[in-house]
Amino acid sequence: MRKFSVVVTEKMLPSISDKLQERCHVREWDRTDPIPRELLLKWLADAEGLFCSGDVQVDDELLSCAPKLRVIVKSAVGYDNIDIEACTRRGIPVGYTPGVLVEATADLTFGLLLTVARRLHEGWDRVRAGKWENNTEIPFGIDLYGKKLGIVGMGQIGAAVAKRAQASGMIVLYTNRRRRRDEEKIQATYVKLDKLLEESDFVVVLTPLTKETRGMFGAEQFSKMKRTAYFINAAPGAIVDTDSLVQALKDGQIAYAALDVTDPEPLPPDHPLLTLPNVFITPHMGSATIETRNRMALLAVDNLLAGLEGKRLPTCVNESVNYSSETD
Ligand SMILES: NC(=O)C1=CN([C@@H]2O[C@H](COP(=O)(O)OP(=O)(O)OC[C@H]3O[C@@H](n4cnc5c(N)ncnc54)[C@H](OP(=O)(O)O)[C@@H]3O)[C@@H](O)[C@H]2O)C=CC1
Ligand SMILES: O=CC(=O)O
Repeated sequence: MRKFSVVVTEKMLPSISDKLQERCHVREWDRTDPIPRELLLKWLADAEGLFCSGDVQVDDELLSCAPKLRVIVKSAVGYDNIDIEACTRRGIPVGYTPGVLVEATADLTFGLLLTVARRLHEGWDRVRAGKWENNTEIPFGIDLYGKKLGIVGMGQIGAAVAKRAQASGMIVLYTNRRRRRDEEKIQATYVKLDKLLEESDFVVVLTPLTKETRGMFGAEQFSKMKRTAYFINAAPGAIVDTDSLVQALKDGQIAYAALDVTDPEPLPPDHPLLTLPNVFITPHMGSATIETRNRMALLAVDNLLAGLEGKRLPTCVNESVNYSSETD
């Protein structure tokens, strides 16, 4: 059987490496820094498949350097680094990995909320510094029970976060572009963004990064939030205007922020966010569990092999070009 030629721009997990190598000649960028653009374009000259990471901009220029490309996949649910219209114009299906990362990302997102609400990280800092002899000095957090959680972007992960919050006795508000039909199931109340900002004790962002959501959280939005509010972001960093967030945290416009994503990413060591006492940051690890990352990688490979074999991708962003050469 002929082997396909593919480019992988991130270090492959052992769980997919053998499966891919069995069917493909793989050119793998296995370093932690992003693949240099020039090298990637060179590698793509004869590539039939691309397994790309979030740091690769898939645009017209890249596609025009890859005349044999038949499928692009990403092991993630967000695909804002890929120009989907340009791929669709060329008939290239783009595979992604929705669903399989929902519970892990919801755990991390709710974990961020719980960490800052109860100031777990500050407690750990004190323990490490040997400062736990005086019980009145420990950082007091706030109760979750009875508090309002506003979810901006009530999709699959949003709904899974809502469930966790409700188990802790929180009241859940949400906003989307469209009101969900299954509100009874998710037990959450739809409100407009402004009302959500004004009423919520915790605001969690879980929208995709689109033209509409880029910079959606700026000075105006933070000024509408309660001064006691906690802001939690697990969605792409560029949804938040970072300078405005820094200012809001400095001015006490909001109480605290917990972020799994930032703009830029990674944050340079001298970034102002890292100097603030009321912020807690994790390095984009929402889906980073052993089981979930393996499921994502395997689904990405299934998408890749399906595209290379001229079959329908199991999970495709641009369905209009997702067809099987055998039956469609
Ligand atoms: N931190 C991490 O490691 C991870 C982060 N994520 C991020 O989580 C996010 C959500 O993923 P997932 O739940 O699977 O995606 P879904 O597509 O299921 O949910 C996204 C939700 O956002 C809503 N939405 C879209 N545009 C807007 C808008 N302009 N205003 C308000 N709501 C909007 C959608 O509803 P409607 O269309 O009705 O507006 C939808 O309900 C993604 O951005 C993804 O990148 C995912 C995995 C890991
Ligand atoms: O940010 C992660 C993703 O899957 O999207």
